[in-house]
Amino acid sequence: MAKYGFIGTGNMAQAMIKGLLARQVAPADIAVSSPHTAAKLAQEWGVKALPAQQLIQASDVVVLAFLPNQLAAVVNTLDFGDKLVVSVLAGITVDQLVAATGTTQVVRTLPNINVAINQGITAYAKASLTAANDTAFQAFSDQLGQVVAVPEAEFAAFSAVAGSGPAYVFKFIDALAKAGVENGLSAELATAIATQTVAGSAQLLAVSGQSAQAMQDTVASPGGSTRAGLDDLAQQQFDAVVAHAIKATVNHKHA
Ligand SMILES: NC(=O)C1=CN([C@@H]2O[C@H](COP(=O)(O)OP(=O)(O)OC[C@H]3O[C@@H](n4cnc5c(N)ncnc54)[C@H](O)[C@@H]3O)[C@@H](O)[C@H]2O)C=CC1
Ligand SMILES: O=C(O)[C@@H]1CCC=N1
Repeated sequence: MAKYGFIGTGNMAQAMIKGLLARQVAPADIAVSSPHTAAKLAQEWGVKALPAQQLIQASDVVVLAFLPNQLAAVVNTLDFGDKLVVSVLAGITVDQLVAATGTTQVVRTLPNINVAINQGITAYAKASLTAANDTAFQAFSDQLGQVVAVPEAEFAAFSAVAGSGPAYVFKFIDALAKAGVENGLSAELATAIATQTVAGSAQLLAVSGQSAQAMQDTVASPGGSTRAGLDDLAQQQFDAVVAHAIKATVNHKHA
């Protein structure tokens, strides 16, 4: 069984660790390193808390999961040897990773929070990996959901749609639920039905073989209430509002 090490133990690292544990990776095969939460995670999840250099020695795959602007400060004194280094740092290129870590055995990835339930979608771009590290990366990333090779020039757009996307979906669910409450539903019921409606709709769309646009017409009965709502969304420039937010996300400079 491969051994995984996480440097940085925030939301993304914890989501990835949950995904690995759900795929029956043993807690003892996962090591974590961070200034504040590593010991707590070790206590609660049974993973091992180690200083970063010891973590590298103990791991086959080392995941960099701290904030992008911490890269130089965190890896400065570390020797990665020929270990596979997987970065989730948004906006940090393969060249920057190679320069900072001193190894070519790096993969730039951009996962999303849904890796926690093995339903993520992760983009990757890599330097030239050894065959063993290539296999190790595939085995690691396949456990977390779908994995797609993406040109580095497209990472910012991928990050906005897939990486930030769950936040925007949660925002939509929240707005849908609040609107339900305004129209007489209890908060609990409104949240439950908004959540299940989005989950079911995404699953139905994925298996339907139809476009998201065409699927709208399967809901909107001729002359019915859904058409009235869709027309109102169009009048309120819903697509333009979403496009504007995605542009703000893409244009954000990380480090
Ligand atoms: N949260 C998300 O959905 C996604 C996050 N990412 C990337 O994941 C990375 C982490 O982001 P989040 O988990 O959201 O942030 P976070 O704020 O939850 O976690 C950041 C973590 O950095 C760690 N850290 C701080 N100083 C450190 C040090 N000196 N040594 C080691 N670790 C240190 C801490 O464990 C802290 O919890 C970022 O680079 C971000 O771009 C990428 C895709 C999606
Ligand atoms: O908010 C961020 O910067 C990261 C990148 C994509 C999702 N979270």
